[in-house]
Amino acid sequence: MSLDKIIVPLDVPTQEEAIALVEKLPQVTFWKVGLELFVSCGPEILTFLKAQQKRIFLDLKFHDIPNTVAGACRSASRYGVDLITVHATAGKTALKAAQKAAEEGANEAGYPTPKLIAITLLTSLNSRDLAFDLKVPLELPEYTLNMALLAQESGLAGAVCSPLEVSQLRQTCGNEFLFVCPGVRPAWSERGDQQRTFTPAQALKAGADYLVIGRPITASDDPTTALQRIVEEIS
Ligand SMILES: O=c1ccn([C@@H]2O[C@H](COP(=O)(O)O)[C@@H](O)[C@H]2O)c(=O)[nH]1
Repeated sequence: MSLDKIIVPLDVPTQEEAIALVEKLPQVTFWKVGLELFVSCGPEILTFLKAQQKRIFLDLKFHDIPNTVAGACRSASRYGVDLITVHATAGKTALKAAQKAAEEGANEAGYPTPKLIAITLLTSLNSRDLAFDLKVPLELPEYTLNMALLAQESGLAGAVCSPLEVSQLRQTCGNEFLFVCPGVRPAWSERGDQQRTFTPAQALKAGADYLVIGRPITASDDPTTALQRIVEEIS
């Protein structure tokens, strides 16, 4: 049960390393394919994961004009993936077009429509980055709430947010809206480039549907034990 809440990113440079990781952690049912792996080996990795009956989070964070985002979502939906990311800042027209195209692509290929989830604000950014570098004149919680609401109003299934904000976003967006949280760090692991973090137990308590946990597991000398330790902490 707890294991079903964990999505592990395949943030490795080659297909061989990705397959080795999937084989090393057979208990993981939900894998994330991101930019590094997809740029390196393309959709073949999705075919491999489907053949292993794994669920797939395709995290390519589409961000472009509506026609281009829609085309990418249509193509991605033909692979039978379960989750797809789009940046909320692509705007309402792009998000609506993406949702429609995902439904069409999945339908053409005979798959259920994947859940489109919008990036609210990358978990590697903090309040200072938002105010001084991105020059956004809003407090961070208000900004992420606006982005989640934009996704919801555009017909998307959910959003990606930091576990620090999920409780507040959940209160406004309701229980049907899906919240996927990266920026999850067990107390014993390095934070790395993640700025807005909670432990796995805190993130679930705050209302996350899924936790994306990468390096604490995949960069560990013993990924099996690291995963087991996380599962025990949240069980
Ligand atoms: O805001 C975001 C959106 C996506 N990610 C992705 O999640 C994983 C996190 O990996 P860790 O090793 O646990 O830091 C990674 O693939 C990111 O691309 C995110 O971190 N934040």
